[in-house]
Amino acid sequence: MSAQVQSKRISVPQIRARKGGEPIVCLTCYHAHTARLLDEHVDLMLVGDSLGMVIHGLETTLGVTMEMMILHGQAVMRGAKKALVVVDMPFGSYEESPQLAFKNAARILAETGCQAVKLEGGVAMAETVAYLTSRGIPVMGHIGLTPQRIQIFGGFKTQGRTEAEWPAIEADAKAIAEAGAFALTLEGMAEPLAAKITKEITIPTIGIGASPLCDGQILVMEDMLGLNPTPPKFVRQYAEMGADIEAAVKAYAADVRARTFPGKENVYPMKKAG
Ligand SMILES: Nc1nc(=O)c2c([nH]1)NC[C@@H]1CN(c3ccc(C(=O)N[C@@H](CCC(=O)O)C(=O)O)cc3)CN21
Ligand SMILES: CC(C)C(=O)C(=O)O
Ligand SMILES: [Mg+2]
Repeated sequence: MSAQVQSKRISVPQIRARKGGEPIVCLTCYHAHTARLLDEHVDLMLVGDSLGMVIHGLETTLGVTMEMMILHGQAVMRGAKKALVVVDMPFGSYEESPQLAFKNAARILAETGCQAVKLEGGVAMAETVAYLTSRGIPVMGHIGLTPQRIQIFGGFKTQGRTEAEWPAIEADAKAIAEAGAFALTLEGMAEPLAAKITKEITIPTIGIGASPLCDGQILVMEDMLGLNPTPPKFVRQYAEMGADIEAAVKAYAADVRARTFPGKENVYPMKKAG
């Protein structure tokens, strides 16, 4: 039985094998109910550390903890039966040493049941990616605009828009691919650089603000649903859920004030006596 359940879920090697093929569809996901809605339509769900900003109201991702990632990872795993689930390693949980990274990544896999972790960084993180993958933990890389380094960049700044920046970013991509990552997120980078990296490495690239020339795409779900009042330029909004929620709440408030809610259909009648 459990073998059957497992075989229904998209695997790490299946994603890896999609290099140059049908585009890999990814979205972030932080909750069980949205995981159920996304499951039939996406290949990969990322429990991103962006959840700190998107649902906990933090200004950056730096305050996100292991406990937050595990709690949301568990929620998503309860709703996702088919998609591959990747959980972001939070700031401070992996940079210090490959050993610390292994301890925390193993905890994420063991406590959530997700299939892989994602961590930010290039050449400097290659040794850690090799350490994890050679010990049974699949890793997705993430280079370009890496939000956990916002204090180094001085803001969420697009990368690789001058050719002088290219060699370092290409070296990052190659180092992470050669270290054994199964896919690589390219965030916030100029199109020709994303295209060049996608051609140069043998693992799929997943773009966010990195052009249609990547092997797959990812967006923050709340952004594409219209729940972010100030979305980055790379977002396309597929719904206006912010406006929908406000309209619904406004209608509810009016009904409560007019005593037209609850209605007859929402009220428990007395049981018949006898
Ligand atoms: N809701 C949300 N969506 C995201 O995509 C996201 C997060 N949060 N949090 C973590 C990171 C931060 N990200 C961001 C946030 C803002 C910009 C942004 O405003 N970019 C400017 C261009 C900046 C520049 O290059 O100077 C833009 O206008 O798009 C980009 C990426 C991407 N990630
Ligand atoms: C934007 C994606 C790639 C991410 O890392 C996140 O949501 O945390
Ligand atoms: Mg992230």
